[in-house]
Amino acid sequence: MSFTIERVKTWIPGLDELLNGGIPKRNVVIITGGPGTGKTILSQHFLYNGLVRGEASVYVSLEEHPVQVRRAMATFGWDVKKFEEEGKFAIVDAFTSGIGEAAKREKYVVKSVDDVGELIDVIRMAIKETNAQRVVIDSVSTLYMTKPAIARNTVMQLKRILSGLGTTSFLISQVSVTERGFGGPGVEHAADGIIRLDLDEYDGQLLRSIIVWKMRGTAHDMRRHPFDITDKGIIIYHDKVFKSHVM
Ligand SMILES: Nc1ncnc2c1ncn2[C@@H]1O[C@H](COP(=O)(O)OP(=O)(O)OP(=O)(O)O)[C@@H](O)[C@H]1O
Repeated sequence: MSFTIERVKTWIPGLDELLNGGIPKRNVVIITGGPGTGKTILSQHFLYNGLVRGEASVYVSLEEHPVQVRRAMATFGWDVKKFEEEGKFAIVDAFTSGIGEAAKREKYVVKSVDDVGELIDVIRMAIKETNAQRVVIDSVSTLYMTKPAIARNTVMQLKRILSGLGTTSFLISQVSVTERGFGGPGVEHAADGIIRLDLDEYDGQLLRSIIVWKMRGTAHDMRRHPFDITDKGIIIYHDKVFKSHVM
């Protein structure tokens, strides 16, 4: 019996080329890297590329106000308001705890992020109501920053719901500038994939690079590649190899 795997294209220039055509459907992928490496922009680009091709999506915001998220996406020409109005895109507000005027207008609000059960219930509702195929959680680190012991369990609970409902998801994991890991052993092993973004200072200039560290269910490129952030989002130079990374 031949078994072809269903892939979800990111449509991010250069990324599907590194993934043998796309991310295996239902994979939970950690997007990791230090501050300012482009994790949020890459993840929002992934969602928007789905939206314009008819795939609904959910963005779970733990670090930014939903108003800021819409505004930041619009600077790349990614106007999500139209998709929200059509019920194809939802922002889960896990930032404001439901406090403030703007927060009252949000449909999906998580009051306490310390309660993973509540978070999961709201995410489940948002996925079901939008029929989301793609989900981003920005960031999962916020959920266990002060409680590393619960990291693996938190990620496993999220994985069950995200994969169980058929979505392909990006979980953003923050690491410090010098950290070699991807967010702790619990998280790294629980995830189906790890994509690492880096910024290195070289000859007085910061350079961006990306490497696919792990992707269950597919062969993938094993080299580090340079990438840029432009006013249209991420561009990965998949035909160039980045050699200056300092480990
Ligand atoms: N329009 C733009 N054109 C080029 N580069 C940009 C643009 N907007 C933002 N950037 C770059 O992207 C960086 C922010 O990227 P992003 O928010 O995705 O990082 P992050 O990895 O999520 O960071 P953090 O973990 O600190 O939240 C900025 O520091 C800047 O260098």
